[in-house]
Amino acid sequence: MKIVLAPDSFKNSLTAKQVASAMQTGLQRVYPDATFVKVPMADGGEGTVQSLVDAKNGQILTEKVINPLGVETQAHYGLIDDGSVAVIEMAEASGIQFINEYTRNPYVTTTYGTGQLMKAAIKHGAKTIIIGIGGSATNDGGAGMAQALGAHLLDADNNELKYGGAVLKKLSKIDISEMLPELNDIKIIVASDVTNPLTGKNGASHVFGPQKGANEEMVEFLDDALSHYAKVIKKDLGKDLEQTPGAGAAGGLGAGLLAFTNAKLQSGVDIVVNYTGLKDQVKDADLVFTGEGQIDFQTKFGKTPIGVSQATKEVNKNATVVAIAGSVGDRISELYPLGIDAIFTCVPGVQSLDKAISDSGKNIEQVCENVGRLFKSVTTRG
Ligand SMILES: O=C(O)[C@H](O)CO
Repeated sequence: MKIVLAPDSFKNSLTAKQVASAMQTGLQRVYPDATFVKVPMADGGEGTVQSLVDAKNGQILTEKVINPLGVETQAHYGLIDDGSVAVIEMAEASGIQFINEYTRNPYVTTTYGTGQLMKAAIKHGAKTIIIGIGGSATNDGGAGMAQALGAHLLDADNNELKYGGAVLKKLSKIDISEMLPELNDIKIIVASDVTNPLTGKNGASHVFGPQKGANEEMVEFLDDALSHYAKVIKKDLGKDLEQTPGAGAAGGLGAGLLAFTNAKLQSGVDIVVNYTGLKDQVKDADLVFTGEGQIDFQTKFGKTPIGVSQATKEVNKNATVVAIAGSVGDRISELYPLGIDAIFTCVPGVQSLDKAISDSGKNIEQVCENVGRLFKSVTTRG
C-alpha cells in the first residue's frame, strides 16, 4: 500500500508539510504498514518557497531589501537543488501586506525589493529562478524590479525615474547596458496568479489597482502610464507585451519580467509538480491525498488540488485522489471530471474561524483516518 500526501498549505494555519504530516498521522491509524510519501505542494502563490524548500530539503535565506514603500525590511527566498535553483515570492518583498489604508498608493509603490531578492539569489549562484508573482502592493509594471537589476529608466532630460506607477508616464528611454550581466544566463520561470493583460479594462490597473488604493482617476492615470511604458519597451527593447496574458499580474511585474529578462510564464502548480517530481511518486500509489484551505469551483483554475489530481491521473488511472479542505465552497462537482475522486471538509461542525484554524491539524488527522477506514472497508470486502 502506497499513499502519497501532496497538499498545499492551509492559509494562516499550517504549512503544506504540516498538513501532510497531519494526514499521515490520521491514515497511519488505519494503515500502520503503508509506505507514506510526503510531497508538500504549492501553486506559485503564498507558501511556494516553503513548500519547495520542504519538498527538496533546501534552505531559506534572508535578505535586506526595500518594501513597496521604500522602507527597509527583511525578505526570505529559498534555494533548492544545491543552490542552483532559487525560489522567490514577489510578495515577500513587494506584497500588499506592507501597506494599509493610510499608506497604500500605487502611484509610488515599487517592486524594487523584488529585484533586490533576484539579485541576491543570482549573486548566491542560482542559475534558475522560480518566481511566484501576485499579491502585490504595486502597479509599476516591474519598473522597480528592473532598476534594482541595473536598468536605467530615463525621462526626457536623462534623469532616472523615481519609484512607482505614476512616473512611468515620464519614461522616455530605457537603457539596459548596465543590467546585471549574469541575467543573460539565468533561466527565469514565472508562476503568475492571473492571466490579465497589462492594460485596458482587464489590465493590471483597472482590475487590481483599486485593492492597492487607486481611485477611479488614479486607475485611468496608471493604465495610461502602463500603456506608455509598454510603448517605450516596444521601442527600446523590441518586445510587444501590452496584451500578453499574464503581463498584468502583480501590477504589471509580469510584463517587466518578460521585458527585462528572458522569463517565461508558466502555470505555478505545473512548475511545482515538475520540481518536486510528483509524477514519479504517484505513478505506483494506491491513494493520493491533496488539499487546500478553501476548495470550490475556482480550484479548477490552476490551484494545487487540480494540479495534483491531473498529474496523478496522467500517470496512474488506478489511484484514488482525495482532497481535504478547511472550507468547501460552491460547484465542487466541476472538479470531479478533473481527476479528484472525492472532496471532504475537515471541520467537524459549526465553529468559529479561529477554532477551525487552531484545530486544523487534529481535524485533518481525523478526517483522513475516516476516509482511510472507508477506503479499507471497501477495498478489503472483495
Ligand atoms: O498582485 C496583484 O496585482 C494580483 O494578485 C494579481 O496578480
